[in-house]
Amino acid sequence: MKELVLFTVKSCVHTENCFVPISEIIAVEEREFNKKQRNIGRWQKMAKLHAFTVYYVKRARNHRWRCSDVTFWCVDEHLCNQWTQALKESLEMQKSRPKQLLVYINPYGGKRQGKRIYEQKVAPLFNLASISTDVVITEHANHAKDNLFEVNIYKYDGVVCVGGDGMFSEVMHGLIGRMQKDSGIDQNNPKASLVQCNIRIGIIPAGSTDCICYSTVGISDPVTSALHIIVGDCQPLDVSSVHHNNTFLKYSVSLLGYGFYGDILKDNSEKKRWMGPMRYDYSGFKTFLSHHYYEGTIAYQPAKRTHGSPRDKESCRTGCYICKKSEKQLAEQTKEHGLKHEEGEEEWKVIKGKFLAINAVNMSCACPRSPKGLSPAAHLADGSADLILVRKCSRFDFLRYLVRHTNQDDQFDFPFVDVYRVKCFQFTSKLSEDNESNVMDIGKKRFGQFCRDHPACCCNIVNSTWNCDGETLDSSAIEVRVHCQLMKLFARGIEENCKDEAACSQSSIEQLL
Ligand SMILES: CCCCCCCCCCCCC/C=C/[C@@H](O)[C@H](COP(=O)(O)O)NC(=O)CCCCC
Ligand SMILES: Nc1ncnc2c1ncn2[C@@H]1O[C@H](COP(=O)(O)OP(=O)(O)O)[C@@H](O)[C@H]1O
Ligand SMILES: [Ca+2]
Repeated sequence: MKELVLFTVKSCVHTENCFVPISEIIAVEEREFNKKQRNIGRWQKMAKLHAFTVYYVKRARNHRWRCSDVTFWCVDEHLCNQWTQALKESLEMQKSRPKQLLVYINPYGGKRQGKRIYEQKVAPLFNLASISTDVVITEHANHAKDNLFEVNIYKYDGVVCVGGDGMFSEVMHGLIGRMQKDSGIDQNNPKASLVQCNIRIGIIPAGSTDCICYSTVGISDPVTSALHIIVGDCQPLDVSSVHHNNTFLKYSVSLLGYGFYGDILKDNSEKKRWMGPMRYDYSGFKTFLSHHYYEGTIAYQPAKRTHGSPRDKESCRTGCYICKKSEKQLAEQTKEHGLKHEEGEEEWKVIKGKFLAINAVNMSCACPRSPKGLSPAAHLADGSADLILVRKCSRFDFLRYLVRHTNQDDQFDFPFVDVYRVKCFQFTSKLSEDNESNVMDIGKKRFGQFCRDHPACCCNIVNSTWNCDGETLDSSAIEVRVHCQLMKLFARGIEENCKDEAACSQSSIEQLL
């Protein structure tokens, strides 16, 4: 226990060596204890002391947050009560903090640790912060999504999912779907302006990739995520809608990948789930060796209104000004047009080719496997996606491209890689183009798995599959549109790195004074 001199500066409590903004206090608890003092070899009971403990967020290395505490004591009961009261009132005034949460736990995600992680690491923190919870342990896929259409979601300040990107995707589909249903919006209309979902989602990472958590917080760590939920952080997020022939397929927030990442997922049947997160490495290696490429056509509209480019050296960070500008534009647009869809005048660009991978990402897709992600400069909330086209190249070149996801070299600096910042795109595979124009006969479609003209060329006549945040799509021909800031997370984006604790405290002091 630390003995501390206490005084307030604006809205912060000053301890011996750091400032704690009220917004980062987790809880304040009264304490009572008798202080004993050693006196000539004997323990002597002294006056009754009054104390209170402040639990607060402490920043550790690599964007980790931890719950730390400091206890203040004094002999004056009245003074002590005054302090506790004042701090509790200040916490009450933090209106963005959740009081009631709906929690879904996938017990089978990742290493099957979801339930344990929640009970041991998260629930005690929610209790400490006086957050009440309704907890649902899912019993089957789509349990959470279906449940969100039935429960009274409006009584909750947020929904928490304990699991991976697939589990997050389920909860997101439930919430966005519910909002559209309640507002009478038809999700099958690819041009519909969707209603924003203001009920925030919190992600407690317990999955295999946990890219959404990592890209929005900077680390996949359950305690850090729980603390971001407790302090009531809010991070808007772009969401892409995916349609085929005026039929809604799915929403995507992280990776929408055809070719390499689609094939990894296709190989990754539920039968391999026993391997846990390793199943992706195994399938990744197999898919890399198979080196299939796919022919198709991409048409896209560049994102002209967003500032920034996928080749920027700066990444999206807490308080990102590019995302803030998009937020302002979105507000102005909504004021002018209401929910009416504003048809863009930008021209469509068309690219035909043979691709090893087509990746569309709404965020960097940073994850422990690739700490800078698939598109390091992508923005969480700018209303655009980065479309990455990896054309046919040698296995060695593709390996060089993949390796650059793990080091500081630029993965877009290859003649066979192109990247565009887009607001919508369409993809049609050569196979479906041929089918539509009746060029291909039925027998070839069913049995001609590989290119008959060039058996050794790895050209794959069958389609790949789209990997949509870890789920497969039923169609290869898709129409994708980015919806700027359609939903919100309990996060704040990745904070600028604090080299050490002293520097973190110093920057807090500078901000507050
Ligand atoms: C020679 C070493 C090369 C290593 C290259 C690694 C590049 C990794 C980039 C990963 C991007 C991940 C994008 C996120 C995808 C997730 O939505 C999806 C589902 O996650 P979850 O529900 O948690 O299982 N994960 C994947 O599709 C796995 C991709 C893994 C590829 C190795
Ligand atoms: N109780 C359950 N049993 C089986 N599948 C489930 C259950 N709960 C959720 N799921 C599904 O499991 C899929 C993967 O979950 P996720 O938590 O993302 O783990 P991982 O990251 O290991 O893939 C999700 O698409 C989700 O729909
Ligand atoms: Ca974006």
